[in-house]
Amino acid sequence: MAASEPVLSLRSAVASLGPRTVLRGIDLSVSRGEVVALLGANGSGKSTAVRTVIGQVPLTGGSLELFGTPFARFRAWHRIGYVPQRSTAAAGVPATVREIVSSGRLSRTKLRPMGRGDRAAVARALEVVGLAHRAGDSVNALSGGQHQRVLIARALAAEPELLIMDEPLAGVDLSAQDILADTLREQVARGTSVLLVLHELGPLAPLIDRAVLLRDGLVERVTDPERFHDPACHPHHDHDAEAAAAAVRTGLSLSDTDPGTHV
Ligand SMILES: Nc1ncnc2c1ncn2[C@@H]1O[C@H](COP(=O)(O)OP(=O)(O)OP(=O)(O)O)[C@@H](O)[C@H]1O
Repeated sequence: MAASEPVLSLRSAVASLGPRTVLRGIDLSVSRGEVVALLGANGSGKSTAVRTVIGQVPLTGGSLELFGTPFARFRAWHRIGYVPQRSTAAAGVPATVREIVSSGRLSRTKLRPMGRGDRAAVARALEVVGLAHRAGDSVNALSGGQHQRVLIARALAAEPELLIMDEPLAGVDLSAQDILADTLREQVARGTSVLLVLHELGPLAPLIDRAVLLRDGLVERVTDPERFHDPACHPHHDHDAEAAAAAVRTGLSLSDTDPGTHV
């Protein structure tokens, strides 16, 4: 693919969950090295949008290309790391932190045993999320926020070129948020592209190149940066508007500043 080609391109994407049409024709793209935040109220379709990208929710209309390849022909899943919305998927599973993080290498090792490079990538990922000292512990012994950090480490262990994270900061305390912001900054400096579903921009604000706002399954054009103060964008917490304002101050470009290219 050409350097300028998006790593992710959803065009006129339509998707349903049960009887409900959740995405009603959205365009969303991420260029190489770009960090894009997907914002919007509860139920606006953010998680569904990222789940279409990783194939968990099928498109019923429109198209999806990953690294310039139509979704139906895309096989290079090792190029994509995904952190699901905070889940307890591994809870109850008798696995250690290291085992869960190592599973992030599966897309690279296939069925081969892990080599030195794989083990180093796992160790690095554990280190950056600050859980190296818990590597041998059962994931069931972790708090919710620590669990979230394990899922982030699992995605990082694959050394992906596109990192997709659905509310990665949910339940993660402020000092760990700062660690994750540093981690992400490092990944971006290495050329990793990032798509983040966020409610709070928080310490990630300076990293974000562009924000896309969803409302009722459609991308909303934002003509006024003050729009990010609208509680409808950030329904969870009072300080969301403040965080969004910080993002605008730190150079966040809105989705309609570059029409036709990115959004
Ligand atoms: N399994 C399902 N069956 C039917 N409808 C669903 C299902 N899961 C989600 N929905 C609906 O789809 C819509 C979009 O949900 P989605 O999780 O994508 O929103 P979101 O923007 O990520 O919300 P949140 O901020 O609360 O995480 C919501 O109205 C939700 O109720």
